[in-house]
Amino acid sequence: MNILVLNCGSSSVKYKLINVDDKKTLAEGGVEKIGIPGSFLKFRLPDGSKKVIEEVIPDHRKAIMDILNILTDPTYGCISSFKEIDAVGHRVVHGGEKFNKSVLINDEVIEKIKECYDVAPLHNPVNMAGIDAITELMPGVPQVAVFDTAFHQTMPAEAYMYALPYEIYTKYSVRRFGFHGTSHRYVARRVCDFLGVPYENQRIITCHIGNGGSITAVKDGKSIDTSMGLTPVEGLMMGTRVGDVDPGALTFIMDKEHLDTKQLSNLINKKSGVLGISGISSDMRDIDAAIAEGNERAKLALDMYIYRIIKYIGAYTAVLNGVDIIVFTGGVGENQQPLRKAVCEHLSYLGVKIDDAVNASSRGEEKVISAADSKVKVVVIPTDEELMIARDTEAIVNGRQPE
Ligand SMILES: Nc1ncnc2c1ncn2[C@@H]1O[C@H](COP(=O)(O)OP(=O)(O)O)[C@@H](O)[C@H]1O
Ligand SMILES: CC(=O)OP(=O)(O)O
Ligand SMILES: [Mg+2]
Repeated sequence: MNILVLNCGSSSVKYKLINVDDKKTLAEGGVEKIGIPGSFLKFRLPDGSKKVIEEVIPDHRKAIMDILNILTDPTYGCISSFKEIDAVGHRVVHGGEKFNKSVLINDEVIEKIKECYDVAPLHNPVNMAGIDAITELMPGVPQVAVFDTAFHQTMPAEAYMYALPYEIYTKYSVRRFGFHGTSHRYVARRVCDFLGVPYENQRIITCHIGNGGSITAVKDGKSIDTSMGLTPVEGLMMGTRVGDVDPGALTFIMDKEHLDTKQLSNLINKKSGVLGISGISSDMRDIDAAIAEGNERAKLALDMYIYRIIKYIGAYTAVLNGVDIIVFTGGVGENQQPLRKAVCEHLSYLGVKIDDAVNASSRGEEKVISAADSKVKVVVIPTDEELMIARDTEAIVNGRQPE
């Protein structure tokens, strides 16, 4: 059975075509920097080599179409027609309170995904763009939704409630949901397999740092708190998102700048974060280049970004009553060695010791980057949301409950 996975993120679309019978990845790649200068499609060819095509990719629909074309391309593709795809699994970012597991997509599920547009404006619409494209091009092929929010449904009420009037929760389900759950779930389990320790009794802090970023406290295999909230804008400073901010500042800005809610949402989702502070870019690669040229605001953006990560790790160490393992993942977490070093050097109070040489040489691969005598294991685990989505999709299409 061949399963195509589409993972639409805020700045990227990643994909994998997996034969789940022999667990072979037939094709993989993705589009990055969607809607900003320098966008490109990169993918692995059937012979294993890699190819990058730079082109203007203004939105997710174009990214998805490029990916589907490449799959069947006579030179670069690995299938001759879409008939060779048996099922499609989609990352869907917001599932609200309705879904704590992956589901087969039908009209009712689509309705619920659309109901969450307001609370995940950078994500659910692009996840739907993927579902629509597949429905159009591969009618009748079963599609499965795998929700970012599902893994965090184990959070206790004291972690997921906001201290707003209780009726706001009962009337509108305004509560914290958390995101990147598929990634946190994957890396938390994978790191235990990698280290050869039991998953069920570890205190793990998983740091998914990409264009969007979130940190999760995982206790005995369950998410007990995470930095994102009702929407993927709470918590860390991100590429274009503000993260934690005094809610009073928002009403103040609305008054001063005469903003309506749409304009405010645009401000905190698309114009803030690394982009808003640096004035240069949302992408860490561009920020690094600007810092190397002596740009002060790029440096401030990076310092703020790192500071928030340190704060959340401290908070979740308190929540977990200690920490055994810290995991870095996501585009930034997997690739940015100086950022990992800066964060870990601030954690010496926990007995964290980083191995500088190992950290500096690790990029995009599974690696323990803490020193042998570190009290906490610090590990880089490249995330594989696509593999998790493929597994859930296979289970559901074959009538089994996903894990
Ligand atoms: N080689 C790299 N070095 C530094 N940062 C990188 C590198 N590759 C990717 N990134 C960072 O990762 C971010 C994208 O992360 P990713 O997890 O792919 O994003 P998304 O949130 O869209 O899924 C980019 O904005 C960039 O800042
Ligand atoms: C939920 C979220 O922020 O996802 P991404 O990092 O892919 O934008
Ligand atoms: Mg992502």
